[in-house]
Formats: sequence, C-alpha cells, structure tokens
Amino acid sequence: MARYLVSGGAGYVGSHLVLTLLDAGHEVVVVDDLSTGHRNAVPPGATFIQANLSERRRLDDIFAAWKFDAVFHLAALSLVGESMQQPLRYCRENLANSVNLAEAAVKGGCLKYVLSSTAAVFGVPKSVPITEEAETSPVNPYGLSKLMMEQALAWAESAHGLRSASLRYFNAAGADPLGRAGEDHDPETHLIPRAIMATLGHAPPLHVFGTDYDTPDGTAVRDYVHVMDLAAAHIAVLPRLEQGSVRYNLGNGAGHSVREVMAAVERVSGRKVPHENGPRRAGDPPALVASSALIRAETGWRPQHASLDEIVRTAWNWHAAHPQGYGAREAA
Ligand SMILES: NC(=O)c1ccc[n+]([C@@H]2O[C@H](COP(=O)([O-])OP(=O)(O)OC[C@H]3O[C@@H](n4cnc5c(N)ncnc54)[C@H](O)[C@@H]3O)[C@@H](O)[C@H]2O)c1
Ligand SMILES: O=c1ccn([C@@H]2O[C@H](COP(=O)(O)OP(=O)(O)O[C@H]3O[C@H](CO)[C@@H](O)[C@H](O)[C@H]3O)[C@@H](O)[C@H]2O)c(=O)[nH]1
Repeated sequence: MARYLVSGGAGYVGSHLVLTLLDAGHEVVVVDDLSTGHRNAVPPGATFIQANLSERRRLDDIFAAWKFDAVFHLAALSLVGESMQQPLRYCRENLANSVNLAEAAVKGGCLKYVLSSTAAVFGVPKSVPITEEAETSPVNPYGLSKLMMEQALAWAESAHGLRSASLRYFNAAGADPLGRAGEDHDPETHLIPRAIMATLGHAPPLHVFGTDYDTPDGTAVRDYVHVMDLAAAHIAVLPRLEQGSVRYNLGNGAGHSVREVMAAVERVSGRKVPHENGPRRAGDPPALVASSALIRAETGWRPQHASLDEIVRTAWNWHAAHPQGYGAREAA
C-alpha cells in the first residue's frame, strides 16, 4: 500500500483516479479548490483538503505532514476556447501552479510526479496516429501551458532528481462502470455528455461542429479513451519512473467521428440524438488519434474498456441516474 497526493481529485478524471487508487488499497489525499470540481465527487475513502495550488505555503505544509510515494497532478484549467481569450491566466494556472506543486514535492522529498498533459501539445498533427516523435506545436495557450510544464519537468529531473510521467490524454470519456462517479462540467463542452444530455432532454439539441472536414463522413475524428483506462495508466507508469522520466500519448488508438459517436448514443439509448449541423468550432483539428504503442510496450498498459459503445453506455448510465450531475447529491 502506498500514499498518493491527487491534485484535482474532485474533478472528472481525478475522481475516477481516486476511486482506482482506493480500489487498489492505496491511501489518497486530494487537494482541490473546487473551482470546477465537486466535493461529492471525492470518494469517501480519500482525505480531502480544500486548497488552491497557488498557495505555496499550504502545499509545503501538506508535504511536511504526509510522506507521499508520488503526486498525480490533474488540477488545471482545460477549456481551449477560454484559453484563447485568457492566455496569461492559463499560463499562471497551468504552468505556475504546476511548478508550485513540483517545488513543494521536491522540498517534501516526493520525487515522482505524474502530469496530466494533453493531445493539444501537438496542435494540428501532420499525420495520425500521433506518436511521441511527432512535432509538438500547440495552436492554443492551453496546449502551450501543458507543453511548458512538460519541458520544465525535464529540467527538474536533471537538477532535482524529480522523475515525471507526462501523460498526454486524448479525449477522456465514459464513467465509472459501477456508477460511483461521472462527468459533470459547467458549462459542459464535451461531445459525449452533450449528446447524451440532449438525448435525455436535459440540454438543447447537439450542435455538430462542422460537416465538411476531410474525414470519411465529414465530421471531426477523435480518440475517445475510457476514463477508468486513463486512471489505470497512472498506476501503470509508476514502476517505469525507476528508469527515468517519460512522456506518453494516451488514447484508445482508434478514431471515431462525431457522427459515429451520435450513432453509438442511439444504439445505447434506443433514442434519436436531437441535433443540428453547424459550422466548425474555431481551433478544432480535423482528426486526433493517439498511437499508444509506447506506453503499451513500456508498461504493459492496455485499455480494458475500448469499445465506443461501452464508453458511451457507462456515460449514459451515469447521466440517466444523475440528471443534475453532482448537484442533486450536493443538495441532498
Ligand atoms: N477531460 C479531458 O478530455 C482531458 C483531455 C486531456 C487532458 N486533460 C487534463 O486532465 C486534467 C483533468 O481534467 P478534467 O476534465 O478532469 O477537468 P476538471 O475541471 O473536471 O477537473 C479539474 C479539477 O482541478 C481543480 N482545480 C482547478 N484549478 C485548481 C487550483 N488552482 N487549485 C486546486 N484545484 C484546482 C478543479 O476544482 C477540478 O476539481 C486536466 O489537467 C486537463 O487539462 C483532460
Ligand atoms: O457540442 C459539441 C461538442 C463537440 N463537438 C465536436 O466533438 C469533438 C470532440 O470535442 P470535445 O468533446 O469538446 O473535445 P476536444 O475539443 O477534442 O478536447 C478534449 O480532448 C483534447 C485532447 O484530444 C483535450 O486537450 C481537451 O482538454 C479535451 O477537452 C470535436 O470534433 C468537436 O468539434 C461537437 O460537434 N459538438
């Protein structure tokens, strides 16, 4: 049994990671300011500390009070469009706060650091699937802020011995198959929850952002990876850190178009997805698909929930059971 710090553990991916760590018998301390997360999303078995990562002294106190085997850093701002409007805020939140956490970890003697990075570090890729050798050339401040932290971590290894894994998630999707957690963002911008909420009648019809892409059906293609598979990857990379820092692309390795996602929602729900076709969303690349060959080869990680229907089914079940997301339980 080990003890881990999870920043952003009240958020979507973070809450699923905390469940996975607790299920494996580990001890978890969550640090989250609840800016986009939910207190009710933190599983009961975890210790919760409400703090902002800009509070460096609080972080030092936390690392002094507990000895952690590793830190998983998920807390961040992650809306691409918002980052275009507020580039400096994104750099402060995603770079400066990540540096704060890394400094506090080093000072506290915790020398393993797993960063939630993103496919957005690649910008518009020249080809898919995207390997780790592909050029990193972000086209928005969000991707830049994550890439800068990846680069800072490389220097922190040589200077401070901080071993890091930068996990470039592609599109996190789905929910805990046991129904203990799900996705609840406000506003919700992600395709699968939006399609499901529209189908349940809890949101307006889905807007299909672009039908004129150079893809098989004209809609944009993404690599949807189950959030529990993402969570499992965090544990799988830890032994690899004994040999040094790593950067891994993390996806299912299969691309699905917006129309294919809608078809999956229709298969799972037995209902039509109310939708309207519209123009492209600014900044959206036509296709992002991961090559996850490297993490598979080096850690043995494999997606266990790879089918799009299974991903959509777990998300559907959670949204159907929680029409107001975590709000209903917060009010209860
Ligand atoms: N969801 C995706 O598809 C996706 C894809 C690629 C990368 N990522 C990355 O994964 C991570 C988690 O994403 P998510 O979708 O779960 O987001 P989320 O918004 O659901 O979770 C982020 C959590 O961090 C907390 N937080 C934010 N700023 C903080 C601060 N300064 N101090 C303390 N806590 C703070 C929020 O309250 C929230 O609980 C992010 O780093 C994101 O960039 C997500
Ligand atoms: O209402 C909607 C929402 C999305 N889309 C399309 O669906 C696809 C997926 O969009 P979305 O779910 O918003 O995810 P992305 O914009 O691909 O971004 C996610 O995945 C990236 C990695 O691939 C991460 O960097 C981001 O943080 C994460 O939000 C895109 O083609 C969108 O244009 C629609 O057509 N209608």
